[in-house]
Amino acid sequence: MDNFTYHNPVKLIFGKGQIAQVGRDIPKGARVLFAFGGGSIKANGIHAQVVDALGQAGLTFVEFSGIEPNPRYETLMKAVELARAEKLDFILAVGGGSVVDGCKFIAAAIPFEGDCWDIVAKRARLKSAVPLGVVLTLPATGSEMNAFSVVSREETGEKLGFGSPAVMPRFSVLDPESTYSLPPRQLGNGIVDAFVHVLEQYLTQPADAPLQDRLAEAVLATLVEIAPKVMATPPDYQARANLMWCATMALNGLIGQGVPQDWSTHMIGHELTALYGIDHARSLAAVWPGVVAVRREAKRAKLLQFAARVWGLTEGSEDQRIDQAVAKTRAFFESVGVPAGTIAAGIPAEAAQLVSARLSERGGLPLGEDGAIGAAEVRAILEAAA
Ligand SMILES: NC(=O)c1ccc[n+]([C@@H]2O[C@H](COP(=O)([O-])OP(=O)(O)OC[C@H]3O[C@@H](n4cnc5c(N)ncnc54)[C@H](O)[C@@H]3O)[C@@H](O)[C@H]2O)c1
Repeated sequence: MDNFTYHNPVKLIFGKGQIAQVGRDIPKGARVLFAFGGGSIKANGIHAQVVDALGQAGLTFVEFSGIEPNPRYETLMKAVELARAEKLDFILAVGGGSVVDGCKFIAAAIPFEGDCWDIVAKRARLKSAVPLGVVLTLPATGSEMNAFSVVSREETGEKLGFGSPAVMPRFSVLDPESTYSLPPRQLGNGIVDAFVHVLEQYLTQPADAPLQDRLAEAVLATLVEIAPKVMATPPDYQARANLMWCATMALNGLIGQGVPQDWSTHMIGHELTALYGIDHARSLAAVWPGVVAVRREAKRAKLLQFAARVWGLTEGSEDQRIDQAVAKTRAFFESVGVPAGTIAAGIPAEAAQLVSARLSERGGLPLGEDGAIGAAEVRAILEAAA
């Protein structure tokens, strides 16, 4: 196991009815930017619950709506201008990963001196950020309990990430009932996103870290177990609660401490989203089969462990077990409505060359836990991901 320092200061407030508490954790006298997306929170009553809670706490707030999926720099900068003009000093993000990520960027950009795009493009060091709280409405990204944010820029067709402890939420409210209005597509996306987050931190090389391995396997096996109930209607509270907790645990840093991490599926997936507008989770399910095909030998030991412990595959040759584990994982993605592989996801063959060129031009290579994925391997991954 490698050395690590783990510090996660996010206060999680979990369970039914907890949105009513949201005002308690915002400093008294704060001027709040209440930011959200396209209006689903008005239809499902969460907007009213938040307004109520802020009012009860006597807080002044200004609303900003319209943060889109794969939040855009152009939109986020409008919120930055609003917050600067109105002297807002606390941000409340209410929505899914896009709103949370967008608000992390806004939080960093408000006090930033210089070109705010440098925050993502140059990973500029942040001296400070406006404090942020979250009401999560879509379990998927783990953004509610981590330091990362991914922002897209329409003008340049880029989708880039940054991370800083300065933008970790002060608190996140997770009410499983807020997921009841999610369409099946977003539930399936959430399950797959959380599953692949774990795979990025687990399906690498053995690192003598049995606790991290078993924590990762627990999240994976739980997602497999609960998926049918999560997708069922009417909504099952316990299944939604378990999904929320799994998605948070998948990417709050805990399972990845002291072990190698991959993230190549994500980096290639971000390019597919930037090029073709494909949902984040769908980009991951499209790319992942290619990563395991090309990286099979490097990942052999962990693929066998994954086959045995997550899918119960202990019979047959090593290669048969690995093939079956990959087939079961693909079938699992499909079972929640997320197409596996590039063909099913509608990604054109030209993507292999395009993505490889984009990543290499930007200096985004090599990828993978051992830095073995260069331009040729990116092409091979997308060609093998069919
Ligand atoms: N910060 C991280 O660690 C991290 C990790 C993975 C992905 N991401 C990024 O997060 C973004 C994706 O976030 P996401 O998957 O949470 O989806 P999202 O936030 O983009 O939301 C998807 C859609 O669901 C709608 N929605 C959200 N909550 C709803 C509800 N309760 N009822 C009905 N509709 C609702 C939204 O309005 C939107 O149309 C991508 O940009 C991705 O790159 C970030």
